[in-house]
Amino acid sequence: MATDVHRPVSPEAVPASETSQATPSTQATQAVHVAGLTRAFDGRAVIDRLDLDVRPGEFVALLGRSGCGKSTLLRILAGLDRDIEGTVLVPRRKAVAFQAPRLMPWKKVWRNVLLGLPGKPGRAVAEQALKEVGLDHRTDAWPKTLSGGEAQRASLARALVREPDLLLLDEPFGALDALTRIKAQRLVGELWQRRGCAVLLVTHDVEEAVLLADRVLVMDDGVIAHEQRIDLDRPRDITDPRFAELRAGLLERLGVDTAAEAA
Ligand SMILES: Nc1ncnc2c1ncn2[C@@H]1O[C@H](COP(=O)(O)OP(=O)(O)OP(=O)(O)O)[C@@H](O)[C@H]1O
Repeated sequence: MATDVHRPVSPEAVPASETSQATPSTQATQAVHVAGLTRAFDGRAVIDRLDLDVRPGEFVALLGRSGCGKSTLLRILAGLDRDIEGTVLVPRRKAVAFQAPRLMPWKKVWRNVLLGLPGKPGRAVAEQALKEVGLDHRTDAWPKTLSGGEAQRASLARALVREPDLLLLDEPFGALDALTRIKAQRLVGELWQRRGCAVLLVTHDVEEAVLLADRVLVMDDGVIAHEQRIDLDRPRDITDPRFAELRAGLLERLGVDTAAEAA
């Protein structure tokens, strides 16, 4: 797996020894390796010496109160923000899907799927990815004619066509209605199992995190403040008491009063 090292924009911000501390063995065993990552806005460290490792093929969900820095971390891993201090090692093949599908309205669905891909791949490549997300019947559609769920699936196809070793998802289901959301969650779970890539999913939905992830992380005060392994068989049963227990534990970590919720 080819690896990108995201170095600070100003190399002097971090001693060279810190940016090169990841050994070849770290690169081989982790899909993501983050050490001592700091990102400040206007002198305020939103991410503050954060450490994070994700194994190849692991599904990790990231929770945390609004504004705690989840999207900032994801953007850094995607290589969209390099104004950082610390070490970030990610696979070269990575893809990101956001809450808003971000399709170009003047390009048909299949052209959107191929957008930005090197080497001028043909329509068949897009069609294959669209088939995988159940959207091949909309290959020639214009984005404005897609439903919210369809647009999100087109966005997922655009991510898949890059054959990522790391898939970064920033609240991809946040804007969907409840039923479409359940279908989209199921689809992502299936795609992950089929593709075997590592996934980092930013979400506000604790149930979604427990449903999909191998490991759930809670971000607070600029670091990963809590980690919960989800050792439930798949497909997961939300009526399983252990599911409810894990969900309640995470809600508590997030400061939600589950007793009040039940009342
Ligand atoms: N470009 C920027 N300039 C200044 N401040 C920023 C910038 N981007 C993010 N921030 C600030 O950094 C903090 C973290 O933002 P971020 O979007 O990462 O939070 P989040 O955990 O993803 O929030 P939410 O769950 O509400 O999406 C916020 O206080 C935000 O205002």
